[in-house]
Amino acid sequence: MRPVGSKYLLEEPLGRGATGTVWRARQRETAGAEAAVAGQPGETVAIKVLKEELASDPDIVMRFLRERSVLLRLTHPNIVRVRDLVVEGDLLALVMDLVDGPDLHRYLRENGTFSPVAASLLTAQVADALAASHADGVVHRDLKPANVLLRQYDGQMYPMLTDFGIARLADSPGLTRTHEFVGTPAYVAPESAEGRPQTSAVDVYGAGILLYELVTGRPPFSGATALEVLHQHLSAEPRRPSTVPDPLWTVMERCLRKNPDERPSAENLARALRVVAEGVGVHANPAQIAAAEGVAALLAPDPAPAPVPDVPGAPDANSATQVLPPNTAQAAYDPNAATSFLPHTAGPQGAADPTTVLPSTGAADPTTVMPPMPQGRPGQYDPQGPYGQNQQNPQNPDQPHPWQTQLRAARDRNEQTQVQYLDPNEDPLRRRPQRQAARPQHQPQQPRQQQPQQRPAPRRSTPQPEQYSPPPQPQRYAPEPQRPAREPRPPRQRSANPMKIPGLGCLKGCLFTIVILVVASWLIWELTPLHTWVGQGKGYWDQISDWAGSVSDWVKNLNSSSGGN
Ligand SMILES: Nc1ncnc2c1ncn2[C@@H]1O[C@H](COP(=O)(O)OP(=O)(O)OP(=O)(O)O)[C@@H](O)[C@H]1O
Repeated sequence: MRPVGSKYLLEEPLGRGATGTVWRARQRETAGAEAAVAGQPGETVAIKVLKEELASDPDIVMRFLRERSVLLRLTHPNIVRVRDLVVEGDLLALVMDLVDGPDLHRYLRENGTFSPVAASLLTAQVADALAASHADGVVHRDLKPANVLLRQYDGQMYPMLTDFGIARLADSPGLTRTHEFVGTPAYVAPESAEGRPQTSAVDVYGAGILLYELVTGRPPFSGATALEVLHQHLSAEPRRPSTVPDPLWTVMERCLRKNPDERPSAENLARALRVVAEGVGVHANPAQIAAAEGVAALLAPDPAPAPVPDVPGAPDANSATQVLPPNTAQAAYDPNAATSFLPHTAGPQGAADPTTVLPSTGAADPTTVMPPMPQGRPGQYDPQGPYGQNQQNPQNPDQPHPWQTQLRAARDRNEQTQVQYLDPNEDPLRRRPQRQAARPQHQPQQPRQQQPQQRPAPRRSTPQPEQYSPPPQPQRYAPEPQRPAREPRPPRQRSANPMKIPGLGCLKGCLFTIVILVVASWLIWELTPLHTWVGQGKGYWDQISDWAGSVSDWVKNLNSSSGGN
């Protein structure tokens, strides 16, 4: 690592999740060669500052340093790019591209559900991102609408998957143990909930839930408590919504299989969803309809799914329940809560005794989901205890522990710099912003009926009229025009029709014109003597000249009668 803290200026919080707070920040100087993206002074970026609990955990710091290269090399048009990783004092932060657009959770809440075609095409792009990361051996493990940002470009919206590697970073023995999972209850795959080995198939399960939620507005499994939701993932079958066409349901149902080996690979999922989108629109031709009806054949599983690596140094599975506070399983459950660290519902302790396994900071409280870390807990960093600062490696008392060496090196290189703030009284790291609390430049939410053009295509139970051809991916990292420092951020705009329907406006105009012409013709026919003339077989000019003759006769008569007087 190298001194990068002074390169960025935190400006305002964009949102807060379980693992940290995301800030809008500005680049002050060009970053060094170690960063994946050097950036330009004045450029705006997003910085996720990891929570103190994470930053002070030596396992996580080690993992942060070790996974740096993985996070930095993960590039795809549908993945939010990590530009740099910052280690400074007790600060751990990821510098990312700033995505100008809402996250999918917020978008769904504000604009309602997607049509089957639009949902298929959006999820296909998410599946593209997953396929690329799985090919690189990286499993996301926390797919959910809040982790999909909608980037606006050229009047269209592109889903951008974010928080890659965060679940992996957080999956430390200090925070989770072998029979806990990292994830969001509504989106957790059965094998994760149960503590079985996980593979990239957990992301495909998450994509299935996402697809379901996009079309129906809610995930397939819900419950009053997180534990109830987990049990449903394990044993309940998803119910088919009436609005989902057959081919799309085939895809959803395969993604939501309990057995991970029966789920399609992310690559096949993306391909299948595009076939479905083509085949369920009203403009589909017979070949496209037939292809969509046969989509099951495209959903082959991944022959070699990417495994989720074991957590190194995790203590014995049986020890976990000894440190978790009891009796929190009935806490109110918010399906859209932030990522949680919850124990599994099965395994050595099983689901039979749910009240003894959930930490008190369960999913009911998205801002405090980290379980408390009791003294002496395995993997916990204790400055006074073993492996803490000024402590020695127990294997070799003359040598510092390996994590100390790495961390010290990183901090030494950062020593000469400091994170700079706009105003010392406004130290953003000391503030405790609420999720989405401050977006000063954001326009106030307008009533829905005032901006109907911003809604996605309404949900319908019949095949959709949209004929969507996947938009060409923009040149993702083309340099953007620089904004001067402190320039107010332009208001975010949502596209009225993210999946554009070519010619729709023209069609509406034509129909309107035809209606006007028909009504005008009818009025002329009814209100003028036209039909009489037509009945008498008289031409238009004949009738006009008759009228003109009558008028001139009348004028002559008038003149002659006044002359006689
Ligand atoms: N790269 C980015 N550009 C712009 N906004 C971002 C970016 N990353 C995150 N945000 C915003 O910050 C919010 C919080 O992000 P964060 O990842 O911490 O939330 P989360 O996904 O709900 O949390 P978690 O997954 O840790 O529970 C997001 O919902 C989004 O609005």
